[in-house]
Amino acid sequence: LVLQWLFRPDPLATVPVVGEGNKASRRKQFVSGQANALYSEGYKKFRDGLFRIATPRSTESIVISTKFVNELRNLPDDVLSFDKAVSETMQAKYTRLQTEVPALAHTVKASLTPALPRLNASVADEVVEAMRQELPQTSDWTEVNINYKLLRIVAMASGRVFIGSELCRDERYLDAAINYTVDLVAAVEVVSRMPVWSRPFLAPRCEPVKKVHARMQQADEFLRPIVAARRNAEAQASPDYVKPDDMLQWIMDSQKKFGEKNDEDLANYQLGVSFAAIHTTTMTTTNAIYTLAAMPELTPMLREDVQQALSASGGQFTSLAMQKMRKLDSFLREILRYYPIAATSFNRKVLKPFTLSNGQVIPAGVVIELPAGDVAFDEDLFPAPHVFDALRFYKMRQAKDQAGSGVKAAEAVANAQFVSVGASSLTFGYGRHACPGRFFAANEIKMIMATFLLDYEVRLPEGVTERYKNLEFSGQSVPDPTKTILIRKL
Ligand code: HEM
Repeated sequence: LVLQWLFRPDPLATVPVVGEGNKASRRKQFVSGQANALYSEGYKKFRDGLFRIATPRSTESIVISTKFVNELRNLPDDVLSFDKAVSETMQAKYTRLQTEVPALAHTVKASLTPALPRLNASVADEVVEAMRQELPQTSDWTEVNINYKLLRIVAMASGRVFIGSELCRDERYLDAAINYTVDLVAAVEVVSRMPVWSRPFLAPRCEPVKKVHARMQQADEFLRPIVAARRNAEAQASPDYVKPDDMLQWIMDSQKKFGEKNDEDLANYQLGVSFAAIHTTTMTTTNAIYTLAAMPELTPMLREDVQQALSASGGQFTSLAMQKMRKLDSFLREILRYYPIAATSFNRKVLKPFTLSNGQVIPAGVVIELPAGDVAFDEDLFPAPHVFDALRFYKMRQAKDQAGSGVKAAEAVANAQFVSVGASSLTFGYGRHACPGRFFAANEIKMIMATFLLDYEVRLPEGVTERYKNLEFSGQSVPDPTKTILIRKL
């Protein structure tokens, strides 16, 4: 039996590998700065098939061509698990990130997205107020660390919807919403660098992991009295009590569907939604503003687009007005394409073996990924992919308008919007777990960008001649958070 087990056929034996040496040394290459280059090498060589890559996870990852997306999409959660993949990536065993929380995605889909037309005005108010508070109000050019400022602006505007107007500017909420993710990512980095066998001993004892646990405790202590007050007010059934219209309340109200939640769960959900929403939205907006600073010629065109859309709505950020900002939408979609925040998406842990249509068996235990970053630079999909073309997707949508109906036209438009999800638009993932918060993110980013375009001018500091390069590590690519730009109020 031992011999049989040792010599059992490996279904992945024919799948090519990227990187040099055995799994441990390939993992080392991955964590020491070569991850993005390894993914790109794999995509160039095996674009239409599959390749193996050693990541910090204990098992190898299989990167699969987007040719197979339709068959992958149809596989159920007990074959391909989103939660288990996130749990491995985020070292949840040690960081205690809760991943199996269907209530979160459900609340975003069922309560937040349909409420957007109702919530737009209050989110826009918060955006304007947060920008007034955080950005310089002078017509002199002033140097700002825009990434830091945007973190606070996004946390406040998102907080208005997540936790309500009274608390979204509370420094304790802002600290948790912003820094939980920072601490979590730092802990994940440290644990990922530990040899797999040593993690059970070393990880719980290392400072970054302890810091994440302490932060979870703080969030619980902050939220407990708020939840208790809401429960009390509801129990008293006073006719004057108006139930808050925010995510915390929607989750509290969904208890019947998802089972009783204790206060600690609710605090974890708040941290979970901040983790999913705040840094992703901030990175996208920072990428946009760094690009605007380096390409000032885009400002008048985008400003006019925003002015036209808002003049039709009397200056209000209605859903329709934001849909009309088609050039801004195209610019932001190009930002997602040109600055992919991760080399891959649709990371799924394989729980049961399955066979692809080319006959390749994918065994249980591995993680599969789709090559989101390299697809975005594939010249068969995007002509002149290394050119940043702010109107690339605007032109695509116009071409569709002219072409009328038809499969090709439908495909073009399906891939041409900021919120698009498709085989060539993988920033928000794919299939049933594709980001449910992208509609909220799109509105929030448009509100911030539109207000910025109308009220401010931006440029790179003296002596800086190129857009800041993004920082790449472990398959991620983030705008450099240490850089500054110059802005002035109009
Ligand atoms: C530009 C901003 C954002 C980006 C780039 C982004 C990206 C992603 C990605 C790549 C996934 C995984 C999808 C997959 O693997 O198929 C995801 C999932 C998720 N996102 Fe976002 N996201 C953003 C904003 C938000 C916001 C604002 C919220 C909340 C309001 C949110 C809530 C979620 C949730 C709850 C999930 C898990 C979905 C599930 O469990 O099925 N995201 N996001």
